[in-house]
Amino acid sequence: MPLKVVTAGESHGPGLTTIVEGLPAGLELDQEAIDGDMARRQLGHGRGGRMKIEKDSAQVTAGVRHGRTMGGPIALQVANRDYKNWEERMNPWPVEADVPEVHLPRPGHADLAGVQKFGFTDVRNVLERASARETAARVAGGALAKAFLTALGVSVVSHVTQIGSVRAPELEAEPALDAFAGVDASPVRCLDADATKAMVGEINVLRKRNESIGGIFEVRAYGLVPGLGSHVSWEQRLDGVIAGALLSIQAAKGVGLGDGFDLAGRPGSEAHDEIFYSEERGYYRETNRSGGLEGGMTTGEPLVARVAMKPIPTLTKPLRSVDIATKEPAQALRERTDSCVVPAAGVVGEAMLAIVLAGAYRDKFGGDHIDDVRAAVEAYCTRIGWKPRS
Ligand SMILES: Cc1cc2nc3c(=O)[nH]c(=O)nc-3n(C[C@H](O)[C@H](O)[C@H](O)COP(=O)(O)O)c2cc1C
Ligand SMILES: C=C(O[C@@H]1CC(C(=O)O)=C[C@@H](OP(=O)(O)O)[C@H]1O)C(=O)O
Repeated sequence: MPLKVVTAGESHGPGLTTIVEGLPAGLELDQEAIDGDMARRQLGHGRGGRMKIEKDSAQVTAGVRHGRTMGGPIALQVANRDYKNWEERMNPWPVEADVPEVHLPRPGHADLAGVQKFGFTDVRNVLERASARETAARVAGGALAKAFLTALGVSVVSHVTQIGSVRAPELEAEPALDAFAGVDASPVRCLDADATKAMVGEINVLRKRNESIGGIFEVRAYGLVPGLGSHVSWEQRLDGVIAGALLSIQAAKGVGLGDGFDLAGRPGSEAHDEIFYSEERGYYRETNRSGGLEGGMTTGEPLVARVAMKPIPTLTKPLRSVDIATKEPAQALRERTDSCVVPAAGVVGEAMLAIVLAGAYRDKFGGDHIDDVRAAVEAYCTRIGWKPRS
């Protein structure tokens, strides 16, 4: 059974809930590791006032006993500290106060299509759920997927490669996992010190101009076995599943796997990864242009995905819009907002990739207890002569 992660909750409602279904029993979980990811998602230069209010923690309320999973659905709860400021506007039950409706849809947000689709007169009924506050719940679920992957020797990391017009230098041919150790110490989660400075400067300059800023993050997974996913049918192709999961992140607009869009302009001899074999290493590649995916399956090389994020839609100098009550021209809703969220989105990208990869391991190896899964992975590695890599 694949891993299922469902989230519920509105941005300014009482809180968020995540249900994770499909993890094996016996998996050790760690509150610090879960909350470590929750805190990492709140990082990054360019975030707005909301991050000063929230201090996210995901509390387990079902499916775990004495630090280990029991094989049933796991429930996690994340409180919205800001709810105390929104109790009248966001109360699940009717209130006496007259709560004004929002009528000014923001270009680039879910506002207009959402009210049209559901027949609402109040944009708030859309924006509350469309808000990327929901990514806190994804990261909570992703932390459990990461715990499962860690038990199988798989690590998922991310870093920022571009903010606005500033690009970090290309990474060396294939960086080792420990190259990412210090990335969270950078205010923009970038590996390069000079690029970091320039990125922070870019955010400051654009923010002063009432602009918002996009960029690119890269997410990587190390220690995968070859053969996750499948070439046999379209919905099992892991490249498609990964791209879909990453594109589902709010404001994500493009995904490149491996060398991605650059491959389109190269001759074939410079686009693929030649195959080698030695007794010591088994099959291996000297390049990783494919980003660890061929034919919809993992190759066992590091999995590399890049995600392009558009600039945030809410602008401090709003774009033109229409009042949906009067149909008169108006300025879009102007409210508290982030100006750049690429560093935070990288952590969400880790969660989404971890959820997909954990599901792929569940699909391929089954098992009721984590020891069953480990044994199945080991048996498979023995059959194909694969030596685990990090
Ligand atoms: C971590 C994170 C924080 C975000 N913060 C804001 C914000 O403060 N204001 C805003 O207008 N959009 C913000 N966004 C982007 C919107 O949620 C997103 O553009 C919107 O849901 C529309 O989705 P789409 O851009 O994928 O079409 C944020 C996105 C992420 C990933
Ligand atoms: C709350 C989070 O992100 C929010 C995502 C978001 C949006 O429109 O997507 C709008 C902002 O919310 P607010 O209107 O309360 O300032 C962000 O802060 C978060 O990441 O935890």
